[in-house]
Amino acid sequence: MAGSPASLSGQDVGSFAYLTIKDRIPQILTRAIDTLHRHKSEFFEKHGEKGTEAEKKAISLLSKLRNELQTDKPIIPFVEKFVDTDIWNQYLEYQQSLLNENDGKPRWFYSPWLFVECYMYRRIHEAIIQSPPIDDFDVFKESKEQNFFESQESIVALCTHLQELVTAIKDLDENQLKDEFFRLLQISLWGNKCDLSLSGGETSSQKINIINSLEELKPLILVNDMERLWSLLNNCKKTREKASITRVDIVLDNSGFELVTDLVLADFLLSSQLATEIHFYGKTIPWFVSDTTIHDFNWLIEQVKSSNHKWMSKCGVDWENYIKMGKWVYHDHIFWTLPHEFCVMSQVAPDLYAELQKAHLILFKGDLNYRKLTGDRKWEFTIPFHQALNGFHPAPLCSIRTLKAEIQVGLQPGQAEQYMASEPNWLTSGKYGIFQFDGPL
Ligand SMILES: O=P(O)(O)OC[C@H]1O[C@](O)(CO)[C@@H](O)[C@@H]1O
Ligand SMILES: [Mn+2]
Repeated sequence: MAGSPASLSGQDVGSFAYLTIKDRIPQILTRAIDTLHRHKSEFFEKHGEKGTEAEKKAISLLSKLRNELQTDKPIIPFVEKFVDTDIWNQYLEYQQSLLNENDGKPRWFYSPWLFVECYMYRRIHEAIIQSPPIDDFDVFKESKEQNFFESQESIVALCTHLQELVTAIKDLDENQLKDEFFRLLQISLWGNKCDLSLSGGETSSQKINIINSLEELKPLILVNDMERLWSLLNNCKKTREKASITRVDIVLDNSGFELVTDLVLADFLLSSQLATEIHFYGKTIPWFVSDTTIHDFNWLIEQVKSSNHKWMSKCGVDWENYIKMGKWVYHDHIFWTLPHEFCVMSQVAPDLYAELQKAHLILFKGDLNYRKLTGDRKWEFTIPFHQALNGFHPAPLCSIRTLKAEIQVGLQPGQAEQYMASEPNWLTSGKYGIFQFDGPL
């Protein structure tokens, strides 16, 4: 992109991108291989010899992939026909075209980090779809489910809080409603700590009741545009005609505990009438270990519904009803599992861009969405968010993300320096968070 800084990449030895490609990604691949191994007898029981053969094939394809990565081999095109194969292969050619003649082919440590990391997850998917009859196996499903089960106590606390709140919501004045909105926004923010790709697929669940920790965590919010979200939605509520709608779109990130926090927020938005319709976007293939697919979305709601805790199951029943009534709508789109930065969405996926334009507000959850919003580039810390979005303005939007990559824009002068001096890992540890808004004032 002309005028934009260079992409983060594994070329910068010692950077988080470099360490991710060198250590974290091979670790994720090894875990995927182990998972396939562990399901060997299940594949056999289901499909007989064909299942065993398929498991061997998928493992050998993943081992080959790990070897290509560890020896920094060229990035090779996709061979298996799938809905997005042509777009991916065109993108590979585009990456090739960015290189000088002597540079050869795009390679793991040499090319943009965002591109190679997305490519890795798409190659895992290719290995699986090349191995029928186990071609619908999600190698990350187990860890997503484990994250949900290990967070049970927090989930119960959150569902109970929501149900108590919903019962009393009519009696709340505007300030109380705003306080609750802020509380649930922060819960959704800290829910983003629980992704499984940062931890290399190891369990990263929510064990403590997060509601009690919010005050303590507040100083860790580096950009806090919550007031702007409130003004926008409260204004919509006050000025909306009787039959008209206020639509909030949530671009989901991780399944498990984080998804529960997002659904609780979405429920509150409807119950408080700050919104009348919520649209969710998930991934079409298993992605960055813990990202939400339609299967995870439905599975989690079903789990919540069938809980024997009264308030938890009430949440599940309500959520299923919202879906039935069309107040909650789930969308799939291949764009979310392409390597493109969001500033090219209007060209690459005009239908998706047009869909997002219908929203009054779009919430982008998580770190990867932030990287794609900002192009995963080496922006100065103080550059305005609007500028880093590079023309991506489908509707007012807000990134809700804990920092897990060496990129952050829109900080005050001196703010980054303050953290840099005392905490070398402040950008990548997931300790800090942001609510970063872009839209008309
Ligand atoms: O689930 P999230 O918040 O998008 O995080 C994804 C993680 O994966 C990474 O790409 C690292 O592999 C980081 O950007 C981030 O830590
Ligand atoms: Mn994620």
